[in-house]
Amino acid sequence: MFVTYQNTSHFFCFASCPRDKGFTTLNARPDLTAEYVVGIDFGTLSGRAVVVRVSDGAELGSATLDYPHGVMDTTLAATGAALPPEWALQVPQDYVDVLKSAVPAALAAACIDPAQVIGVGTDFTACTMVPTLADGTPLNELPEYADRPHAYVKLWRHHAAQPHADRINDLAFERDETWLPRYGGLISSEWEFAKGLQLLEEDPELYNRMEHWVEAADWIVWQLTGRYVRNACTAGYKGIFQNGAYPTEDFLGALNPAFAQFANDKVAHEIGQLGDAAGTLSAEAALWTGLPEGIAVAVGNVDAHVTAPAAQAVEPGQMVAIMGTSTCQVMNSDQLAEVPGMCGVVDGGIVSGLYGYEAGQSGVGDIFAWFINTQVPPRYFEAAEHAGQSIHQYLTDLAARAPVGAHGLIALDWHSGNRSVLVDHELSGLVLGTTLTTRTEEIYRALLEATAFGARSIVESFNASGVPVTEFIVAGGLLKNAFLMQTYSDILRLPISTIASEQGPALGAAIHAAVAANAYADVRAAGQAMGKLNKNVYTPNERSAGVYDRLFAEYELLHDYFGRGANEVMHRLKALKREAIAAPITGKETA
Ligand SMILES: Nc1ncnc2c1ncn2[C@@H]1O[C@H](COP(=O)(O)OP(=O)(O)O)[C@@H](O)[C@H]1O
Ligand SMILES: O=C(CO)[C@H](O)[C@H](O)COP(=O)(O)O
Repeated sequence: MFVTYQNTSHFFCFASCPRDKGFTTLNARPDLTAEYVVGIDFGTLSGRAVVVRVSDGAELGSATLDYPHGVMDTTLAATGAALPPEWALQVPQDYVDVLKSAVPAALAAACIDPAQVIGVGTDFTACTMVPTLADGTPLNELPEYADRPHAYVKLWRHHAAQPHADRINDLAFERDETWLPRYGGLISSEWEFAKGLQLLEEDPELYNRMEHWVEAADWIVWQLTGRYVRNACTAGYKGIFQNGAYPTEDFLGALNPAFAQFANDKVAHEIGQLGDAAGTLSAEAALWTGLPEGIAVAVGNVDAHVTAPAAQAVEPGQMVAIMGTSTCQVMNSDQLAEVPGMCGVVDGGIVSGLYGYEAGQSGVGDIFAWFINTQVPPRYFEAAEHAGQSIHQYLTDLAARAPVGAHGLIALDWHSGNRSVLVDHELSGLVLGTTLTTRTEEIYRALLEATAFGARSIVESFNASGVPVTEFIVAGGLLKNAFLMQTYSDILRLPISTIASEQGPALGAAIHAAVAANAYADVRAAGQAMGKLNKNVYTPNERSAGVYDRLFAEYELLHDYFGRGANEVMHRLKALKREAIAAPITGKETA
């Protein structure tokens, strides 16, 4: 279990601090009267805990745990059995391990007395779904189900339910379901209902044994408090809860008679509002975390939406892009509109009183990781190590040396499918223009640029739908790549502001903890006091932007050609892949 610490405080550390961990102490006495909150961000690859001062959002210490089982997208760890294409699973115990390791480590790094902590907030990737018994026990923890893939957590980027999403969308369009426009006209295979329908039809025994279909964002709060409370954010964006209702029994039964009661029996449950307390920290969770039993625990939230107040970006037109493994764009508006291909709009989905919009790109950092892990020759890793740089930064610096367009390449950022604006996870990646002299760093740059073109497609969809984007704010792990940020500014033709925190989502979770502990009246007020933003850090370079406009025009042609039905080759290739894997032809067959 690998935990990394970060002591960001300048406080004199008491004996409780692990000096043997190499923490330096500075002669600044801690504020013994200060109140603190803990924010815990459960990302795709790791969980991060941050200790935050309630009065001003100062981050005193943080710690990260990489999930021991990571993302299971090729084999099931418990058995070694191969998983079908487009699957992505996780092990829920990994999330509890974050509570047991990263939280105590963050408290130690912060050098505070845990008794000064008044609340804890969490955020999670979504839609990451946990099938549980009535008491919240995940089905994969039952010995009889440990070898069943459907017993495990389906991570947000589990895309094997696309056929189920297609059926939901076709029927909803045919029946003119009123909720469909709230999701840009298409429900994603990543969301609760497509995944639930897949579970029913591929493993009905598990489906029937399951009592609750729980967002991981709510499951972790359940572990902390002993109470199951659904959060209003995922209920709206991922659980098709609109105007106080889920899709009807009649609609669900038309998909599959056995699915008619899915919303009533497996999904519906008490819904808590963002910033409210879901409960208080249980005795067991207090032992795990080192936090005081009985402190407020905020209703769960999503890693993207929770970040808007942390960036002081909750006003209409401020689009916050949480850029990590994937990118989520979230933005408030006082207008309710249908934005084609958005992920959803929820009244109060980000902060109360405004319509919260979400869009997204399922693959961003994931695409760069795929390239690093499979396409980069060893000599680049050796050179990066020699230069004392990460491979990402080394490749970025190499790529940045060339003028815009010099690589002669264009790429489609669909290696993890397309969440917005096409909502189709049967699409796949593309790099066009390679020659025998194309270099590794040139392809890497084309992939960086492609994700920015994807973001521009989303911004232009909002602008064309009467929900204008006036400011673009970046949070998440990718903001550390300055060249990527400048590329986004040039391609979007917008200034890029950045959240002044390396742990934006965790800071957002901490803000919600402060509200849940009644330190602030609401999330807006807490965000104003505790959030942090660096305004207009990057501004468009006109010369680069002009060349990028020409590349974006090519991107749009490819986007529509491969994404809107002119050529279904990507769908055919995935179908062929599934057939080949299902009935492998080894070439040793007898005539
Ligand atoms: N300097 C970098 N440039 C580009 N991509 C990076 C860089 N550093 C990390 N990444 C990518 O960012 C992703 C991790 O993002 P992060 O926000 O830290 O995690 P999470 O998505 O779990 O919240 C990984 O996919 C990794 O490939
Ligand atoms: O869809 C989401 C939010 O609505 C997911 O949480 C997000 O796409 C995954 O998060 P990350 O890229 O930070 O791991």
